[in-house]
Amino acid sequence: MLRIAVPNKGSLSGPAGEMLHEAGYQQRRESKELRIVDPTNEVEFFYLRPRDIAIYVSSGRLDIGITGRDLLVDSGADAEVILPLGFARSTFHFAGRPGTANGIEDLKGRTIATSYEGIVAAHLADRGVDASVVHLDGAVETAIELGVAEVIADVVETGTSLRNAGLEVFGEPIMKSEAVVIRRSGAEPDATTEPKVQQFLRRLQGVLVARTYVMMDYDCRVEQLEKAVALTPGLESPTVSPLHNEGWVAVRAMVPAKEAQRIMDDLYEIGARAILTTAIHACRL
Ligand SMILES: Nc1ncnc2c1ncn2[C@@H]1O[C@H](COP(=O)(O)OP(=O)(O)OP(=O)(O)O)[C@@H](O)[C@H]1O
Ligand SMILES: O=P(O)(O)OC[C@H]1O[C@H](OP(=O)(O)OP(=O)(O)O)[C@H](O)[C@@H]1O
Ligand SMILES: [Mg+2]
Repeated sequence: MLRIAVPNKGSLSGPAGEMLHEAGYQQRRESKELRIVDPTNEVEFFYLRPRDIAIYVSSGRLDIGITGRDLLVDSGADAEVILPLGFARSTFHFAGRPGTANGIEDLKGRTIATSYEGIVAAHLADRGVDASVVHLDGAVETAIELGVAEVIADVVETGTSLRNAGLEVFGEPIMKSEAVVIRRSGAEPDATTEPKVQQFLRRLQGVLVARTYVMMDYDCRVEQLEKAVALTPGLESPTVSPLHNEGWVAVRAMVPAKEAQRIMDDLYEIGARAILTTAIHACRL
């Protein structure tokens, strides 16, 4: 049975559960459940605090886990990213009241509040800056107004939380993060669980592809086929089938969803007709 850690709360929890559900895994019915078995897929899910997941996985007690790249780095646990998942994207920044500092070089002797002490301490040490770090559990934006720190280091997504607190980022971004699948670093693949791990990764990759691509179908004249195929090269190569009307073919290819409208316009321009896009629900590449 494969043992997988899944975030039980916070920004990662909802999207991780949705992705696992889309990938065909059973998920918990209510948020208080801490552990469920999916017997069909021979997987056991452990719902843990996102911050603790890298620690469980690096201990070898759980095979893999879903967490944030920033939480993995912050924990210092011996685990590595095996698949980025593209949700809970954020950037980790220093911030303060306007004019507080222009960059990390101005932080010598200052007090910095953060929930990510590991990332901040390592970043300061790498650059030889001696500053004090105060650990807070969350809502760190308020630490400045309440005089606990002059500077904060925190996750920024839309920037709304900073703006609401009258703060702005300064200096280079400290790191970029997103949800990731992790496993213990340098572990010898276990012969019994490895096929299940690979199947799990293929399923999640299938969900990612199904979310980012659409299927496009259209008809075009044989003379236009090369131009059309250049616009819709597909993943391997498009399927081309003859139509009953001589001189016409039907073409089918996967295209990135974000580019679908532009590609439809371009295909129309070169004479393609009956251009359709349909959603992909699941795939295995
Ligand atoms: N507003 C946000 N937008 C996108 N990602 C975010 C946001 N806030 C946190 N994250 C990401 O979510 C992960 C943190 O999840 P975690 O559950 O620990 O914190 P949270 O979502 O802030 O919840 P809480 O602090 O209430 O426990 C990190 O990887 C972080 O980068
Ligand atoms: O740039 P934004 O879109 O505003 O998102 C960033 C905010 O979201 C998270 O806070 P959360 O709501 O999880 O509260 P927390 O600070 O208590 O963790 C994070 O800690 C920031 O405060
Ligand atoms: Mg938070």
